[in-house]
Formats: sequence, C-alpha cells, structure tokens
Amino acid sequence: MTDFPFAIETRGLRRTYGTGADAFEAVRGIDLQVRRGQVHALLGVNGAGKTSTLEVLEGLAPATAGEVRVLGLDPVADRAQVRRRTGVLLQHSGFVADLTVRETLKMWAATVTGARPVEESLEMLDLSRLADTRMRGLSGGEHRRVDLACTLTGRPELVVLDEPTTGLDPESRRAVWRLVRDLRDSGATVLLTTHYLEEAEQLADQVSIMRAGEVVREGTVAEIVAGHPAEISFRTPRRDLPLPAGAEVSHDGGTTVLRVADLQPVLTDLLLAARDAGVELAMLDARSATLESVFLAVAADRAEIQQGAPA
Ligand SMILES: Nc1ncnc2c1ncn2[C@@H]1O[C@H](COP(=O)(O)OP(=O)(O)OP(=O)(O)O)[C@@H](O)[C@H]1O
Repeated sequence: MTDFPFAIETRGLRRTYGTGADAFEAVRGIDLQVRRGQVHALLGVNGAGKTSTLEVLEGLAPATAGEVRVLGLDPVADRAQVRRRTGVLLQHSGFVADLTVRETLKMWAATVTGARPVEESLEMLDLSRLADTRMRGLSGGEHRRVDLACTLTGRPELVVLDEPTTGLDPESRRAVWRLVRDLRDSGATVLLTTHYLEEAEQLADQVSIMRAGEVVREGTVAEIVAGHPAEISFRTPRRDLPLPAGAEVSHDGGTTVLRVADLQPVLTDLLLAARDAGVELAMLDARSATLESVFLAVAADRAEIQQGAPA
C-alpha cells in the first residue's frame, strides 16, 4: 500500500489466537476503510471480532496476516508515533482509587504532549462538579466520563472508542453523542464499537457489521437498510382476508406479519383489500427496515426477501 487516504485501512487482516489444533481465527481477512474526518461504527454481536480488530489497530497485538495502516503508519512498528496521535478508550480501564478526578486528569495530562488543560477536560465531560471526588467514589457512568476525558486529553486526530456509552444513563449517553459529533466537526476521525444500534444510527457516517470474524455488511446506514424487508403487522379474526402478493406471511399468535420488500404498494393493497372486505385491521403497524432489524437478520444469518448488497 503506497497511498493512504484513510485514517485506518486494513487489507486481508487476520488475527488468530493460539496455535496448532487449538488455533482460533477471530478475525478472518477483513478489509476496513475508515475515512478521515468521519465517524465509523464497527458493529457485531458478542464475539464477532470487534475488540480483536481494535487491538490490532491500536498496536496492542500484531496481525496474524494482512496489511494494516493507521494514519498511514504501521501500528506496531510505528507504535510511538501512532499513539501520540491517537486516543483510545478501552472497554475496561484502571485508575488509582485514592486520586481525585482532577489529580487523575493531571497525571494523565503529564504523559502527553500538547495536553488539553485539565479544567477544559473537566468541563468538556461535565466533570467539574466532581473534580475533587476520589475515583473510588464515582458511579460507573462518571468513571466512564473520566475514561473519555483521558482519551481526549492529547487532542487526538484519531479516536478509537470501544463501547463508549455502556453503563451511561440516557442523558450522559446523549452528552457523549454531542461530544463525538463535536470531535468530528473539529476534523477528528472516530472509530467506535457499540451494542446500541440507535447510537450507530445517530452518529455513524459509515457502518461495518462483523459476524464471526468477517465484515458482512458495510456502508452508510441508509445503504445498509436499503433493500431489506419492511414489516407490516396486524390482528384480524378474518383468516380469509386476501393478502397482497409479494409478501412473506407469518403468524405470531393472533398477529399476522407480512415481510415485504417494498412497503408502500403492499400497504396500499392491504388497506384496500381490508376496506373492500369490511375488515378492521387491529393494532396495525407498518415500519421500514431499521439498522436494528437488519443487524438482527445479519447476526442470525437470516435469508432476506431482497438481499442488500453484501460488503
Ligand atoms: N485471548 C483469546 N484467546 C482465545 N480466543 C479469544 C481471545 N480473545 C478473544 N477470543 C475469541 O475471539 C472471538 C472474538 O472476540 P472479540 O472480543 O474480538 O469479540 P467482540 O466482537 O469484541 O465481542 P464483544 O462485543 O463481546 O466485546 C471470540 O470468540 C472470543 O472468544
């Protein structure tokens, strides 16, 4: 690879744990391209290989095979350079329990060049009120905000966030979303993992969905959702109601569920058929595919009515 227009680029990245008969391939040849200045969400169920991938990008572990460039550099060979320009939020972190929040941030700031002033970090993460509280006295969510403040202390141009909002209440989660948007607006690149699909919908310019060590979908949320079936559900005692063509029909208790590639014409036909038959469709619900419904289908490797383009 000679040219690196991306903040992160991998080609054929593999990561295997163990050797011989015990070897387990957690990452199976992924091509990942994270554009500069974008928020990119890496999604997947537990064990899909997200953290194993991030650890390679962070230079914490070498790739078993494939090419990896982070800010155009090799994350292992050029680790010092990459670390200086990157902020990493791990899933778990350790702090000295007896230090206050301010002391913790000060200590952290002393380890990076061009550090953000501690008071600015406190304010940015809404921690000013807690500046003199000892770390051991913080709630899980407050602790996570200190984690984030440390990650951003060095004003990184690339920010890697492994489940940044796990354990945060809805208000704090939204505050982190604002922060991520601000980071992007200031020109930083953000790669994040999350199990909250709404978070990916809210934040991500690009999404990659991993399953069993492979990237199985990628694109914008709109691209990923396009072509996936919408769902119409209703209850009616009339089993003889003529149902529109082009729908995959199932029954869940007393609820009829139609999975359809194209919502509007099928819904129109259904409503007309119901009117003509004088039938009331109780609890009628019609919804387009969401990132969540696609994610669940992809995670379960479910066949789609009209398959979205695989990555
Ligand atoms: N040190 C290890 N030795 C052997 N297998 C491992 C090791 N670390 C992870 N794995 C396995 O690799 C696979 C991918 O794990 P990984 O932690 O990368 O998934 P993940 O997508 O980050 O999951 P989560 O959402 O739970 O964090 C899993 O099957 C896991 O059990």
